[in-house]
Amino acid sequence: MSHNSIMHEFDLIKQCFTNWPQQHNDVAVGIGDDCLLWMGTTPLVVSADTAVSGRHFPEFASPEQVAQRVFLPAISDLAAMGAKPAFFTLALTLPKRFNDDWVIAFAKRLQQLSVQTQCMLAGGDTTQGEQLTITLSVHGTCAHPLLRSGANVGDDVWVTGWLGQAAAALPAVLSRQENTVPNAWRQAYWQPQPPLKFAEQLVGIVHSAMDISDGLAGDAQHLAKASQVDLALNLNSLPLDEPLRALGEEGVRHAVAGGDDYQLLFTADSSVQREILALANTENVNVTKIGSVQAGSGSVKWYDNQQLIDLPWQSFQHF
Ligand SMILES: Nc1ncnc2c1ncn2[C@@H]1O[C@H](COP(=O)(O)OP(=O)(O)OP(=O)(O)O)[C@@H](O)[C@H]1O
Ligand SMILES: Cc1ncc(C[n+]2csc(CCOP(=O)(O)O)c2C)c(N)n1
Ligand SMILES: [Mg+2]
Repeated sequence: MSHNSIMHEFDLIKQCFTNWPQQHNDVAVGIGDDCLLWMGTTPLVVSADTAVSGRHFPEFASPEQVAQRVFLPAISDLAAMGAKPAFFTLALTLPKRFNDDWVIAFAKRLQQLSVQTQCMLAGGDTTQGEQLTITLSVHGTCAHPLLRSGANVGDDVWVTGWLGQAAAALPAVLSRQENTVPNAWRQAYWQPQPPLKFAEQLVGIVHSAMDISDGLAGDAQHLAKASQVDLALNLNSLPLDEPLRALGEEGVRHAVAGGDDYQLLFTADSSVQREILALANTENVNVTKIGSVQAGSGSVKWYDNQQLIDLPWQSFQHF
């Protein structure tokens, strides 16, 4: 059948989404029955993540770019728990104008990501609808998942990566002037790199973790609330790359409130600092200590070095 015509739904699913190379021993039945069948014995962590065209990626994104902007943020939630990716499901709502070629290209890139992260496509759903909408449910295994609620008073607060790059790229991406911003920013937007392997090895070493998706300010608040502690964070300690630092206050705003980082925020006793630095070094992950955990009831206190300040920015919110 020509790739320009829309194949029969089941033919398309068969061609694009079956027989992928990445499998999982504990998925006894994958695509093809009414449900997938998981026969594992280790605890599973599960997260559902929806991406909507125009909201999570631009309408003009290529199928490959859409695959990246959908899969990598979703998998970031597994890193947040210190889990090892196991399998995912894919719910696709496709507008009429998306032809077979689009789906084939999307599936090809998704398959590469599935292999890279060892996360099996084990089921899904394909429908037609007005707006391109993609929902992934990602599942990972972890004997002792990292929780938001585990922070202890006295812990150091850490983040991975370089904050604010994707947010800083967004205006240029949306105005189709990507070449005006550093390559690292474009990459951060189109291909976020959640530190999966590093996160898996934090289990048993750190006390709490989450990923930063809406922006550090808001996400740190979630962790503080869940742990019933305060976080004292220093604006001047945040990991900003050189071009972002050069933007001054705007750069800091991207790093604090921009979102789309898909990096980790975690807390750990100061006695494990060397272990964390060694792990980060082995896994080639940038880590930065940005503050400390204090007794409190769930707020984030921002400091400009010693000086307590009011943060003028809010993290990303859909509503
Ligand atoms: N519609 C919903 N029904 C049930 N639970 C929900 C719903 N939306 C969100 N939640 C739950 O609320 C909590 C926070 O959700 P949220 O989507 O903000 O997670 P997140 O990891 O902070 O962000 P991200 O969407 O970027 O992964 C999660 O435990 C999630 O399961
Ligand atoms: C085209 C486009 N791309 C990106 C953004 C920024 N953005 C969208 S959702 C989100 C937070 C995480 O989402 P969720 O909480 O739904 O997982 C952020 C920072 C935008 N406004 N427009
Ligand atoms: Mg998350």
